Amino acid sequence: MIKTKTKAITMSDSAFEEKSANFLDWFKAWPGASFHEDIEIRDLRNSGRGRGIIAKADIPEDTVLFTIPRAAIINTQTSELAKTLPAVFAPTVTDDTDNEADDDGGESGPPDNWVSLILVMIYEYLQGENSRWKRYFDVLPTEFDTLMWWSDAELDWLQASSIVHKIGKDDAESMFRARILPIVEKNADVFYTNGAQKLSEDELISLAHRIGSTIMAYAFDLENDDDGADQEEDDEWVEDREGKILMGMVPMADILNADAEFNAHVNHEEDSLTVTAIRPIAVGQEILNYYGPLGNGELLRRYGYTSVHHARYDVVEIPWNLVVSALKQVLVVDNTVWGEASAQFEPEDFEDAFVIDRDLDEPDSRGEYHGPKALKSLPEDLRDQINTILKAIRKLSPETIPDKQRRDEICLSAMRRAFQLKLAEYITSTADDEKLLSNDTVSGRSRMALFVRYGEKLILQEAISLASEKMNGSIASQDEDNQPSAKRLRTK
Ligand SMILES: C[S@@+](CC[C@H](N)C(=O)[O-])C[C@H]1O[C@@H](n2cnc3c(N)ncnc32)[C@H](O)[C@@H]1O
Repeated sequence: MIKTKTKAITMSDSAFEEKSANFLDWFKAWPGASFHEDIEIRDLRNSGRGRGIIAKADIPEDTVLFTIPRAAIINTQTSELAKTLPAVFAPTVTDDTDNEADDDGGESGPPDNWVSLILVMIYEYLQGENSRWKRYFDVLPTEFDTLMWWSDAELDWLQASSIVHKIGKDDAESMFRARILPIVEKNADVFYTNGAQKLSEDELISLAHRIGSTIMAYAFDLENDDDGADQEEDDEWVEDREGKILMGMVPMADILNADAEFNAHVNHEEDSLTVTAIRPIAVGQEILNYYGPLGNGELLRRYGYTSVHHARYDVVEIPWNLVVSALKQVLVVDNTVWGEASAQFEPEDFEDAFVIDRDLDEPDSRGEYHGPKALKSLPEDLRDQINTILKAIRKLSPETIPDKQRRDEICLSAMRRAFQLKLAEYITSTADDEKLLSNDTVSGRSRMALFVRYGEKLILQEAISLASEKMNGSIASQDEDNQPSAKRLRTK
């Protein structure tokens, strides 16, 4: 069982309960809001889950657990900020649509969804008691376990995991400096009202990081009820006509914790979002949402936790340069031939990295998944790229790769070698990690990192075994090819 408790519990139980109670009262007061009497917000800090929502009685399937009126959501449509500074938020056709932070720190154009929501959240936060969402801000976190907040020593526990290179803290900071700070500075009279103390640049950057992390772990993409085919031009819940989706903070829906086996679903309707039970929920069970088929590395990066159920979606990334090293080890070829073959391609002809995952089905409509956690195939795109270079080598040196059979063998052997090289980059073995996980000596962030790297090693081992099986199969079928056929035997 994976222990996920990490943060020291700094707020007293009574203060924590009081904030939850105030938040619930505030939520219920929104016109159109509902909260089922058989559920409650519970303090789950002892199991490292912050707040969560628990069933107080058995709940039948399809029960509406709570309703969030769209007016209670925080985004550019509901906050006064966009109305006060319309020029800042004016959309253009070149607006980004991916809901990911700009990582180039570019200054031009209107803010994308991500930047807009950070601005709105900074504005509402600085309004303090004057914000309609003050009771909501009171239950938002101020500390995070997402990778952005880990020290180098803590990140070292992830060993060779590629997730370490996807944290993007510096990119986020460049984006804050380019796109957030200038707007807040230029409109200080709007952001700092009612005697609010002006923040220094450093304070504003750290607030932007905090809010950015909150958005990453809490915000929702707000779909429209409509299927998008004939949306009205003036439909204010869809920001443009090309299916772009607005991001927003959805009070109460984001009190739900989540897992890869879950029991509730958030439905996006015209005037509200409703959360319903997608299967019967027994008294005492936690109501759980779903964040998608994410591996534990990505779950840790974005949400700051790991889960046994998410391990089936674990992934490993194999850099192409590692595959090239592996190819050079398995292919006995002169350096000149290698150099001439490589020179036929531009760097952009090749992918930089390849993902190994189990490609398993997502959970069904009841939030349950099925089938074993097993790797069924090796990455096709990796095989194609290796074959591209092998074909170039064959043209220059046919004796090295006499036929397709030999090329397949070399390809499999290079893949297997690359997986072995990747596995060797982790400084502990799978067995070491298994031992560490089976006792309680490692806890908190280190334990979550240990679980991520262990999951990646398991995939690599599965990939190595699969490549070996295929190599044996390929050798066996080659042997068959070399055997005289049954017909020939008979006629001899
Ligand atoms: C949308 S919030 C859910 C509410 C949150 N527990 C709170 O107290 O505000 C998402 C955050 O909750 C925590 N969380 C969600 N699901 C979890 C789980 N299955 N195990 C541990 N923590 C979880 C993570 O810290 C995540 O970043």
